Amino acid sequence: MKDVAPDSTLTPRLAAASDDWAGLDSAQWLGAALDLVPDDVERPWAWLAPNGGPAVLGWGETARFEASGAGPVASAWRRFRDWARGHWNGADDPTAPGAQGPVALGSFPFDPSRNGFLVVPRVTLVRAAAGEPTRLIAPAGEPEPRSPGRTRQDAPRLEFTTAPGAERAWARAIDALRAVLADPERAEEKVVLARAVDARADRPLDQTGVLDWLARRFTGCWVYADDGLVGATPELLVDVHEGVFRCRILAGTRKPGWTRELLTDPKEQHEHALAVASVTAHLERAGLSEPRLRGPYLLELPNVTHLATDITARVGPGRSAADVADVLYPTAAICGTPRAEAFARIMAVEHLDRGRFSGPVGWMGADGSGQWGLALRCAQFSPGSRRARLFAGAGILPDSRAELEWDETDSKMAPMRRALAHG
Ligand SMILES: C=C(O[C@@H]1C=C(C(=O)O)C=C[C@H]1O)C(=O)O
Repeated sequence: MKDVAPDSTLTPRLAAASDDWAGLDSAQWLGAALDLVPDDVERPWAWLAPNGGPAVLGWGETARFEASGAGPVASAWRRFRDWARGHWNGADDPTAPGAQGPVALGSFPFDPSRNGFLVVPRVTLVRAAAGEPTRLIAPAGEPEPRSPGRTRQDAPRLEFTTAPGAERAWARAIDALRAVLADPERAEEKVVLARAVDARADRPLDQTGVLDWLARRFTGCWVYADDGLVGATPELLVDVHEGVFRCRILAGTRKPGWTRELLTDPKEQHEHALAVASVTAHLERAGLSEPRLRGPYLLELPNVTHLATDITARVGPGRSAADVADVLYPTAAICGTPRAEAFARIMAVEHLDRGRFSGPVGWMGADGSGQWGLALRCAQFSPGSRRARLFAGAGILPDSRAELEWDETDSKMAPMRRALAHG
């Protein structure tokens, strides 16, 4: 039996600002909601989908469901769903399809032997879509959150460091990978290699400022914050809503200005095709039928342009977003091809603890709907938020060049470097 705090039953109500916020776009909604985060909250919970999609902001913690090993997202979700049945004061059964019940946010490590989690915040503001009301989900009697009247701090002084010898280690790892990838006796076709940059600030960074900045500039991305992992990812692993599945697969990257090559360069095309195949190969097992593919097309972000393919499909009965995420993860966009061999190769050559970087990050409803992105373009804040680790990776193929892949990872980290200055 889980030990349940007396106030852990959640009651939904309309947020006081609901009418005022209905017409706001996603970034405006988040900006307004962030104004209500109490001053002593260091680690807000957030999920913001583009184009007026679901928006969630929370703080505190009412319940936490951890899981590792096989099927971790669904394992945590089932426990959340069962918990929700007994801790929901709303009118409807929160687990019925389409119910607007409690929301849990979470993220899972790249290495499935390590624990990930879903957390039900103590206080959650949630808007299902632009134009819809904003609900406040909180223990009964929780006072309406009010703006703490935050005083903007001076910009932090930031220092960024890369581990000594990191660039040489990167080149060596890519040489080793290229030898493996070119060897016809080996199965590996693509392996994604990642690296980190560390930031140190002269005062604690404010994650709400980082979120606000990301949401305003990366309007096509999914913005998230989960226990100190904060980012804006352009890659959607799973969206399950009313029986429809959606995802966005990325692979193949250029800086703005060099993007035409993406559509013609055989290396980029092949890299992208492998990422798409790593998803389509598992659709049936994930209970998804009648897939429709759109792509590859150019997805232009302020810092980089990607080759992108969107897939929609019909979701089989009884399949939650968590079930689908577990089957589709890890895709070749962040791991490689074939999956198991690429994962083992990453463990052998990367020499980096990815933590939750490149893992699934998102939210679940107790009814099984939810959205999961890949935790890219992010920083992991240290306890106290004076330090943050930035991560980025790149797909390596036999003809990859170490210096170009290094530059690519620099470009992928550039937004987070700027975002931290607003923390
Ligand atoms: C691994 C990252 O990005 C992934 C790798 C890409 C590539 O190699 O071209 C492109 C988009 C993402 O799927 C990252 O942002 O860190």
